[in-house]
Amino acid sequence: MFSTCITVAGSDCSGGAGIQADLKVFTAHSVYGMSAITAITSQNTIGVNGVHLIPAPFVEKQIDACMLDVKCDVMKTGMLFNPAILKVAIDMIDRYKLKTVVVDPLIATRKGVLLVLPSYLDLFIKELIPRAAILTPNIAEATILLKHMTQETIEIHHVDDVKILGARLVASGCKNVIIRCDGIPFDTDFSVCKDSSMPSSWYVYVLCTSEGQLTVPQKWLSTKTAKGTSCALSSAIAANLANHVDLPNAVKRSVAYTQHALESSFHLGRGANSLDYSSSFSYLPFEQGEIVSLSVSELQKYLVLKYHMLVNNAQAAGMTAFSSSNIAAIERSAKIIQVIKEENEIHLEICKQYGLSPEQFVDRKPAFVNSHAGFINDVGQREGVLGIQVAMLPFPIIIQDVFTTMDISQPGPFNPFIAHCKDSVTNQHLNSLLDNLESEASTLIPEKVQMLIRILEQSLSLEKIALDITLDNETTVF
Ligand SMILES: Nc1ncnc2c1ncn2[C@@H]1O[C@H](COP(=O)(O)OP(=O)(O)OP(=O)(O)O)[C@@H](O)[C@H]1O
Ligand SMILES: Cc1ncc(CO)c(N)n1
Repeated sequence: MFSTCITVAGSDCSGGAGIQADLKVFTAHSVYGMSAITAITSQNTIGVNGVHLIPAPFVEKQIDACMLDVKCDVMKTGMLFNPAILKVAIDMIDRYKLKTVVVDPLIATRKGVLLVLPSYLDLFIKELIPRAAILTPNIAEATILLKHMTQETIEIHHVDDVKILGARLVASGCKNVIIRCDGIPFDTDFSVCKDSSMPSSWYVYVLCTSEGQLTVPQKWLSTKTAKGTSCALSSAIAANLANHVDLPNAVKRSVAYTQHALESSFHLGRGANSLDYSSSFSYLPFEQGEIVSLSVSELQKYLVLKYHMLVNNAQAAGMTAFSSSNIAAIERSAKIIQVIKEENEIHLEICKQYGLSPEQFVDRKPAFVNSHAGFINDVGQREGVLGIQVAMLPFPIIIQDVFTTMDISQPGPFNPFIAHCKDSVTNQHLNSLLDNLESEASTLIPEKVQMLIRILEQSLSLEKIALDITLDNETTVF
């Protein structure tokens, strides 16, 4: 059930960067974190004052120990220090057939001072880059890499120059790159800011893939200089990919996480700020403010998906009844099944109004429905009927929040659907779920509440996927 990541990086005893930061980021994303330490450093918020390298064979031994025991979804690499350790990381990717590797280059400082030997850079470019799903350089590192690969230098005057730099890296063999424009504030027209004290300037990330470039601007936080933002970004991308988020969304969420961690960073030591790595606990697993408009055929597709999701919920509730040891618990499952049955009758009625007869879809499940069934059954087995109720919450909440305020006095193709959403049975459905949760809430221990929140988050993400499938022209349900 749990996603897993391994970080191959250096240790920062003061907890601000390196292995310690990576593990905090994994945990903040509910990902089980493992590590292979490449070097022990002595550092704090002021600076680094000692490095003790781990011999390459012992780095290999750590990775072997993890991989031979626990499955690993994603590897993230940080400071690899020398060619011998870099070679181990490359060999391990091949030995364990790791498909998703996130590489934070850590080859140069922000000012462009090279931190590694030229032979390291050669091996890095020839062997690690082709194995990386995504590279997360700052602008100095991206510039050095391009220069080493193609002899080209691109001066940065505008964000379009960063896009060209990224596109050239992709054309030279990087699958995907996200460039962090450290130390370069951009103006509102995305030219480089002449005056960095301007209050409205932007900190910019540019994602470059074979399909194009995406600028992700963030508010410039001039007063916040913190250590570990590169570790935060790359580990968050690794964790999101481990959690099956697609690459563009993994990047957008990780940028939001890093920005939030920096905004709420605090002054623990005497030097740089310390990031608030726990900041993911208070951000939503999707972007806010998205507006979705459906056509009638898309609504039909959505109704079919929702029908099967309702059936899945009822089946999962039946499974919890089967594994309950007392009549009261079985009765709770039965009540949920009854609520779903009533909801389903109305749902089929709506389907009919949109020209869908049950014969067309009850025996034909879109592939997504099986993933949803796996999720809801797993929730039922682990967290019982309470877990299922939490997983069922997003849909009626969306319905109540979005549709109940809509005006249906004028004729329109969506009126039957909106009327259904405004229907008292739908509201009863939500209220009975909320009442049940409310009555059990006081008996729950904090760990259980945490688990239920995670289920709610996963269920919200699945609702979003159902909507994405609905809007995707390539997938059909019939
Ligand atoms: N929104 C932002 N506004 C202004 N500065 C930012 C913003 N986001 C990140 N930064 C700054 O960019 C710098 C990142 O620099 P750099 O690439 O050297 O990484 P780092 O934070 O030192 O990470 P690490 O210590 O993990 O290498 C940090 O000082 C950070 O405060
Ligand atoms: C061990 C380690 N890795 C990465 C960085 C970059 O922040 C650091 N300071 N220390």
